[in-house]
Amino acid sequence: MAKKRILLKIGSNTLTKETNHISRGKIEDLGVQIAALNEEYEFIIVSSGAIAAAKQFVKLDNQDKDVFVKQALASIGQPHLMRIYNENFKDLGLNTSQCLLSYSDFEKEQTKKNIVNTINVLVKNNYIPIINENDTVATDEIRFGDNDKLAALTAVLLNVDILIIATNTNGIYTKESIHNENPETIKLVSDLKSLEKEIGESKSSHGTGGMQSKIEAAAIAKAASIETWIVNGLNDNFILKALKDEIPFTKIV
Ligand SMILES: Nc1ncnc2c1ncn2[C@@H]1O[C@H](COP(=O)(O)OP(=O)(O)O)[C@@H](O)[C@H]1O
Ligand SMILES: N[C@@H](CCC(=O)OP(=O)(O)O)C(=O)O
Repeated sequence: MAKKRILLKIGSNTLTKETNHISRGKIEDLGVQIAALNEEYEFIIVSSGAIAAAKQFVKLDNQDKDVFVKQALASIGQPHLMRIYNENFKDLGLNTSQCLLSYSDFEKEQTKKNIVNTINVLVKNNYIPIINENDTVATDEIRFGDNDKLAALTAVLLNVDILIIATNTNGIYTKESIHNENPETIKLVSDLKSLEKEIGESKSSHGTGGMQSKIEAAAIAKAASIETWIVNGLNDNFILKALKDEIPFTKIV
């Protein structure tokens, strides 16, 4: 039977477990789950974390709020990020590869074909593509996006079965439940307009796009009949548990 495809988007917040360091434990947690699901699912990862990785090792002589400083940090941190993935995944028998993409790559037929061809060869040969924005040439995601839109565009291009966006909440909560300080997850939804009404302005410590960018990503996926799952990536085994419906998360169909 053909394997199902999962596109997993993981942000800096989850990867650092809300600290200032990339968490080897979280990367190992991802690897353990991918290895456990290897017979049934193939994985493509969209991972942020390049800037967070750089900040672990260097301090540049500039204000890091400037976009071009963030770009430089991403350039320094990306190879470290990949090294950490590599080291942890190798021990679990998983191979990794790096793909750097930007929105404009999704606008031209030839570059789209190139992406699909490359990634299909990688996946077929049991290499897990780890995608990030090419931050030297593009600034969309470091400015606004959380890599959520890049993940959705990639999910559609690669015709995945499920887009999983890992974040730091148990999916999307109702506005009222947040207000009452007793967050309640909206478990299943297909009307994105009604969902938008539940979204607040707040963002996590490393976050840029908030829940809004995840809903926009879900809209892109939905238009291609791909389900989006918004899952709490801070939990150990969050993919396995979501697949078994053992944790609360939001499924957008
Ligand atoms: N209705 C909602 N339910 C859950 N979280 C929400 C909601 N509205 C806004 N948020 C905020 O969105 C944040 C997640 O987005 P973001 O900070 O960009 O995280 P990430 O780095 O995982 O992409 C949550 O931590 C929360 O502060
Ligand atoms: N591409 C950059 C940042 C992208 C971004 O802002 O994403 P996120 O960490 O999900 O809020 C990086 O890898 O650090």
